[in-house]
Amino acid sequence: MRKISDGLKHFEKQRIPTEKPLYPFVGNLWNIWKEVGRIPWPLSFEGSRPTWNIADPDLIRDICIKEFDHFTDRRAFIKNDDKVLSKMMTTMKGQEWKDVRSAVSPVFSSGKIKKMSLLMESCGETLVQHLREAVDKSQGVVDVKDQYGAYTLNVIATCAFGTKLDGLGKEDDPFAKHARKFLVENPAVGNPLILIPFIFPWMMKLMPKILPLEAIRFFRDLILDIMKRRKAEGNERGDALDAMMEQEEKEREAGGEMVITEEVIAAQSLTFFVAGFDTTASMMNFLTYILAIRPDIQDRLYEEIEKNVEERANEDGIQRIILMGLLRECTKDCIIDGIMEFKEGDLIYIPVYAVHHCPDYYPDPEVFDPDRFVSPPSHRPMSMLAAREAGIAFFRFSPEAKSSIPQGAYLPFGIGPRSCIGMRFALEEGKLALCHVIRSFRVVRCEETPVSSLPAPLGCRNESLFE
Ligand code: HEM
Repeated sequence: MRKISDGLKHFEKQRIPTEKPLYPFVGNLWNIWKEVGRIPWPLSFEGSRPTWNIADPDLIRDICIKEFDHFTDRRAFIKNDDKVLSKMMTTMKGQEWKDVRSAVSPVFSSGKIKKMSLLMESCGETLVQHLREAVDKSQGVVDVKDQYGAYTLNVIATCAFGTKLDGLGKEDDPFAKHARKFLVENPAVGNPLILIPFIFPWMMKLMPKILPLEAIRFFRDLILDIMKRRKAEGNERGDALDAMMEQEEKEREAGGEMVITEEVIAAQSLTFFVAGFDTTASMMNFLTYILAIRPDIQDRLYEEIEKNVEERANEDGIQRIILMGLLRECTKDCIIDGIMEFKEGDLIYIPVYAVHHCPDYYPDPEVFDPDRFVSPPSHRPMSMLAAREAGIAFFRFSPEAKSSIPQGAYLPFGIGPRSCIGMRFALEEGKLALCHVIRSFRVVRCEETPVSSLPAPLGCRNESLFE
């Protein structure tokens, strides 16, 4: 890894504008933590590690796709030898990550998602029922984020842990209680102290001590127990756990070294929990907020859903963690564009919020304009499944938008081989719930509806990369 002084000399020589380390040991970490939407200088220091802040879509594509072999990893937050925690996909590195990722990918194939969609369906119905109760109790003023949190928790319990949350919303339900400990009351979440190991890397060893180990053990034991029961009883539910157990079985039959072991399966269920709970709930929360402040768009969405729902289909039935940016770690020295010299150990930070607010790709970036992405609505009658596709359309590029928004400037789920493995799952989960909610309720702004408080990005281009 390069030293600060070598890094500074090198970047000065290349005339790359560099935010000099502001404080000894800390580098520019505090500013990065404080100013979420800010595009830092092209080069800054996380503790003593050089960090490239890349906002140019072509460079983002080079790093995440073209030169992926040189940037396969994310940086570690904790050093952990625990059999389960060390196998979580989000933090795994190198070949071990590649093996697990490719073994787990079939879990999210469209066939498997379709099966899981049926399980999500009943969670959607529970969501509507809970919303109705909450609306009745509070004369219509409801914090939907809590309701969506309960919904995504229910979906993960159902699809990743193979268990139904009957006591959803009850304080003493063991699954919900441990989930709260792990996801919400976790001292590692939203705490600036998490930055300390970046300054003193040896402290990473101490980080597991602040994790809610009791909750982690609860989930690991739960998943191991459910797997044992399913193996004994031969039960199948069509969920992600079944799909992972199917992979395990295939590997066992093929002989050779096993990638998908019981521990790896338990670790991925935990990963889906962490990666899929707040992200999906926040997406739904944000969309509901937009629909409340833009009744015209809500009307359009409602009409589109209603128009396309066929009777036949009806019979079938139908925080805290903000992903501020993408992270990569340079794993092999390389030179990009003939001039940018990345060294093993350099960190890469891609400020997604700022890129998504760049007027070059998103004119009037603060305006919510689904037509940036959406194809003109089709007038063909559709089945309920296809109606959900109408929901998908909200996340799809129209042919015109595709050509004007570069690949590296659209990053809600990241890009390249390390992008979000649960994207299709999350979209299905979100669309399904929103279809239910929009068909059952009219969402309106109330006094309690907050006004957006995220800072406008101060700049969003790396055009000043070279003076
Ligand atoms: C709206 C909801 C979601 C959003 C916005 C989201 C976004 C992201 C982003 C930005 C990344 C990093 C990608 C990169 O570094 O290029 C990521 C990674 C990941 N996500 Fe999601 N995610 C969502 C839901 C989910 C769900 C539901 C699951 C699982 C069921 C999931 C599982 C994962 C995993 C396992 C990774 C790590 C992939 C790897 O390292 O190979 N995500 N997600």
